Amino acid sequence: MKLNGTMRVNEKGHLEIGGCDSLDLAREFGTPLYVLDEMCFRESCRDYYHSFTQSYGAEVIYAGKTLLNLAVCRMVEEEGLGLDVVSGGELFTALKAGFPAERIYFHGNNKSYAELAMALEAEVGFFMVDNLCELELLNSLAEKAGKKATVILRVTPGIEAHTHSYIRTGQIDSKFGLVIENGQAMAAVKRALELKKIDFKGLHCHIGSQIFELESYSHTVEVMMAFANKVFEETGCHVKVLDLGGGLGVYYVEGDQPRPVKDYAAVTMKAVLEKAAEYNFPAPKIIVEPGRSISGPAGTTLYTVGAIKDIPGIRKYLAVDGGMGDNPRLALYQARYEACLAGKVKQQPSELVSVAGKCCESGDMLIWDIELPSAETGDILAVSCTGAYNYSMAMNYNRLPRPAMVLVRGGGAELITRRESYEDLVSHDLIPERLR
Ligand SMILES: Cc1ncc(COP(=O)(O)O)c(C=O)c1O
Ligand SMILES: N[C@@H](CCCC[NH3+])C(=O)O
Repeated sequence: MKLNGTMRVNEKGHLEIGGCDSLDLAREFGTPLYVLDEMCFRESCRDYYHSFTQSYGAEVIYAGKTLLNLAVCRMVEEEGLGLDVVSGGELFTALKAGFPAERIYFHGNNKSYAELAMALEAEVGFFMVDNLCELELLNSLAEKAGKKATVILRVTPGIEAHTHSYIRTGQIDSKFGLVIENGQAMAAVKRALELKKIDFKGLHCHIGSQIFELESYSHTVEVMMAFANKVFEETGCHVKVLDLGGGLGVYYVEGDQPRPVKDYAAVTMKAVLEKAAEYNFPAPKIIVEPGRSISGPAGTTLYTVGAIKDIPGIRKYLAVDGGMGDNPRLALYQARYEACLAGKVKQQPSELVSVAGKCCESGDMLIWDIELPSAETGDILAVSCTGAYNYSMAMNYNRLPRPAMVLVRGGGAELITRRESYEDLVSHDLIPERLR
């Protein structure tokens, strides 16, 4: 297993994260347990801040959909990044954590009346408007509230990123954004410029996630800058802000080759500056929205091995105490992960096993076919790179309580999300009088 962030193997041959022995973490906090490596998370924020903000004056906003709770909001703010939220719930979390509203960017393809009103009331920095319905609704709500909404329009650049089809978002047939090619995006820009309570600032696109080819980004810049030029030609309005979304890929398994953030910044900014010079207009302020590449490698999930089932000649299953409830990514995208037995890291792998979850679902697998040392019931299994889209996509299928999350650093571990209890699970249930 690749060791991310502050991970190391200690003298006892155990996996250590943030200076904490993972077996001690499992004992103290129970399993399944999300472990968040604070330094790894912060270092990635700093890498982005240095590569984009300090080097080119670009803005970096962390995509909260990958992993968000109050403590994460605090770290993101301290590291000087903005925050991308996509729902009332994410917005509420950010505001509750004291995240400055003016550094919040409100995304989403179907924001409700209530969510838009909440964001107007909070005076979030930017509304990333996805469609014409939203634009009209936002204008009328802003009018009622006596405010003006700062808007960036999400457009569909018509780019097919090389990634899983479920996490590809830049192609024309997408639920996100206004299509450039058929004129819908230009019509929306013109409408935004007409509306009294809309302050049109720029354009946004996001071509997908888990992307390794930096050329996808320079190509995106070309399409977006050509459209910005067309906007200027047709309306006389300069696009002041260009938000290029997120998507940089991370290492999950052998073969994944993440590109350094500084190369991503260099390729992107070179393309922006070249195109601005070619079209002879001021380069817009660039925004990027990384999520997975910040939170992914900072997270590890610890599980306890329970039932072990050998079907001779077919397969050996190790069942763990979590699964698709805390990490639905294999079930959704056939995602692959590396793992180790946290107390046997120095032992040589000796058998091929598959790791199963505990939900009543054949598809509830965490890893198919992985070489591990001989496992016994009670061993702790650590699955790496689970910081992104795990906790944030967790669910209560089979009424499994969602795991706790601890933040580890310098040998200390602090609970940042407590484990759900059975009482939590029934806390929203009501029994009508006639059923009592
Ligand atoms: C609009 C938008 N911005 C940013 C992101 C973050 O992407 P990633 O986690 O791949 O960096 C996403 C998710 O794919 C997104 O939809
Ligand atoms: N949830 C997806 C990424 C979705 C990107 C959201 N726009 C994943 O785990 O890979």
